Amino acid sequence: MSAEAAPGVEPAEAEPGAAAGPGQQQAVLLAEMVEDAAVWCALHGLVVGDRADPRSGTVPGVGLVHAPFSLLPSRFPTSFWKQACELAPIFNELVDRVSLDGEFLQAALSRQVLNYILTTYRFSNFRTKQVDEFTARLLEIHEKMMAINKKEAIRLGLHRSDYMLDSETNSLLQIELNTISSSFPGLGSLVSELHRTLLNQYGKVLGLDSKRIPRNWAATQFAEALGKAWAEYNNDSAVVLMVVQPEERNMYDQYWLANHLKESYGVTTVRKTLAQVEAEGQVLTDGTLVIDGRTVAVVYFRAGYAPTDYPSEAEWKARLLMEQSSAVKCPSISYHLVGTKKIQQELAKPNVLERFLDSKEDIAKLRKSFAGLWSLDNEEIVKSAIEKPDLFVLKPQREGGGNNIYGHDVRDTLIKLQKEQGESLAAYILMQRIFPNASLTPLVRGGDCFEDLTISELGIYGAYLRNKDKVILNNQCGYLMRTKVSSSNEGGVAAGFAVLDSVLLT
Ligand SMILES: Nc1ncnc2c1ncn2[C@@H]1O[C@H](COP(=O)(O)OP(=O)(O)O)[C@@H](O)[C@H]1O
Ligand SMILES: N[C@H](CCC(=O)N[C@@H](CS)C(=O)NCCC(=O)O)C(=O)O
Ligand SMILES: [Mg+2]
Repeated sequence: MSAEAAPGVEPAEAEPGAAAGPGQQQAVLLAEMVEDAAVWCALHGLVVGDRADPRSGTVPGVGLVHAPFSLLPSRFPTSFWKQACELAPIFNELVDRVSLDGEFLQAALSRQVLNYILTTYRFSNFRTKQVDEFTARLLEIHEKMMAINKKEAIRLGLHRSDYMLDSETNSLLQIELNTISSSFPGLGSLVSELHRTLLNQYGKVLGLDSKRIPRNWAATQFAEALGKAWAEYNNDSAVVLMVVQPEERNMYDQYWLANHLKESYGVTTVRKTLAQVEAEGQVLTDGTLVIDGRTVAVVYFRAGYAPTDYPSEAEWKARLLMEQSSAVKCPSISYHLVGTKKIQQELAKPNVLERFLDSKEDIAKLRKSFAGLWSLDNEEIVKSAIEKPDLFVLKPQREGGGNNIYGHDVRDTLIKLQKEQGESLAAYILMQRIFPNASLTPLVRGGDCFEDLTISELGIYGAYLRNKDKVILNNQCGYLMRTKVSSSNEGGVAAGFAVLDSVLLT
């Protein structure tokens, strides 16, 4: 499929009377598909706020544009698809087990806090202080909960485990496990439907079978988990509190969950920023979280995962207030910490998974998906990363995209960190760089289609709900395929490099 004639540019006029050449036929077909797809997005809510409109992140229904998407699904081998889906319930269980080991979390992450203290007083290097301070603040809340022996009887995890197919080793390798604000369950599900619709209409001429696109129930299954957690709280007048950022152009992905909650479970969702929770929320003596006079059964975080979410002490007070309450947190502070990259790296160490899981078979399946992960204490690895920086990714303890270090910057940063006598080394992890195969993909952004070399990242959603000893839900729930131009290290849909995609099983 060539993209010579992007929509809006009519294909060159054929000679009068001459049959349209194959190139023109393809261009006409492409323009038709792009138009049908863009209309489908508008009619089905596959939309995001348009950064061109200043109100698109605050006023619902204003300044919409179709979410960026690939015109056709990306091919993915069925064997690796099955492997990724099979891992979801095992990772769900692992998160819950690790979250209960407060000492493990404190020990693994406190190196970081210790370094923050050492670095701050010894080198007053504010950047290091900031890098460490965020994780240190989360750890402080976790420590306070341990001190009062806070137990979360009802535990809800809505995770997404991201993978890439490594062409060097022909294996499916985990990029990261997101345990907070796993975005795009709403829009990701819709892209699968968009592609099925397109292939139902154009599949014959393209030779592609729509039935090869797995059904994607991420939105309905995440809503089901939220609805069941609300039911476990057992207060019919209670609401779900969705903690959101003051400006949110991905609000429709979030509203899809609120919409399913209302339509399928009759549950009301209230959207508040951390600052609003601090100003309007309160915890009663019996632990009930109340906001706007409504009891909160479940707090669902779609903010609070990055330092920029905490511009003042008010936001930290809000986080602590909610953690202290009896509301179900998704995620709890413990679940949040389990999803940090430092813990990802710790869990990859020999014999660590054995502390948390019983089944040797499950442990082997998880381990098979681990890329190389090291702390910067490993001098041998640091040395090889300095020699061959392109084979590594250097990661700070950050979520939300745009924070990783690649290529020569890996070398420069490691040398700089070494010069600082290794104090802030604990704030980073080193990871084996994964090299997926690139393919030519038609991408549609702002109504225009352009073809580019891309690589893809498959996210598998998992939902876990437990009340004391009873596991109520432990499912793989749908998926997110993100496809980005292969020249972009980071990707990220919100960041504007990746588009939403789906999977065509081969
Ligand atoms: N080991 C890796 N090899 C290749 N690309 C990677 C690797 N780790 C991360 N990336 C790229 O960087 C992006 C962000 O990294 P990630 O660990 O997911 O951080 P974040 O929590 O910010 O999303 C990923 O979506 C992927 O495109
Ligand atoms: N705007 C917030 C975004 C929340 C967010 O960034 N979540 C991280 C995991 S922490 C994530 O899932 N990143 C993949 C999406 C991408 O590629 O852009 C929201 O939608 O609630
Ligand atoms: Mg990520």
